[in-house]
Amino acid sequence: KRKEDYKLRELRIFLRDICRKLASNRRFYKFTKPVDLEEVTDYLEIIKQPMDLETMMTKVDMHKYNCAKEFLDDVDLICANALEYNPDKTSSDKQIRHEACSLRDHAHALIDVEMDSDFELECQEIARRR
Ligand SMILES: O=C(C1CCC1)N1C[C@@H]2C[C@H]3C[C@@H](O)[C@@H](O)[C@]2(C1)O3
Repeated sequence: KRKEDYKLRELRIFLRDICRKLASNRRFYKFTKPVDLEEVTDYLEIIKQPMDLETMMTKVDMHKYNCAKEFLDDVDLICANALEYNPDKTSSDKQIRHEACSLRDHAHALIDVEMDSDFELECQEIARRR
C-alpha cells in the first residue's frame, strides 16, 4: 500500500544514516567489509552466516529491512560472529570481542535515541504482515 511504502522509505533513509555513522567510526573498521574468505580459509566452517556493515548498507537499498529490529538483528549477528570466531584469551581476540560488543551497544543506543518508538512499532506491524 502507498502509505506503507512512504513509511518504509523513511525507514531506509534513517537506516542508511545509522549505517553510515557506524561504518565511519574508526573503532568499527574491522566490521565494515566481509571477512576475506581467501585470507581466512576456515571462516565458513565456523561462521554460517557472515555479516558486515557494507553488506547491511546494500540490504537497506534492496529493501531487505522492514523495521529497525531487523536491522539490529544483523548488527547482533556481526557481533555474535566476531565473538564466536575470536574466542581466545589472546589480546588480539580480546580486542576484537571488545570492539564487537561496542559496535552492538552503539548501534542499539543510536537507534534508541534517534528512532520514534511509535514509528518503529508501525514498521514492525508492516514487517509482520509481509
Ligand atoms: O572475525 C574476523 C573479523 C574481526 C571482526 C570480523 N576476522 C577473522 C580473522 C581473525 C582475526 C585476524 C585477522 O587475520 C583477520 O583475518 C580476522 C578477520 O581477524
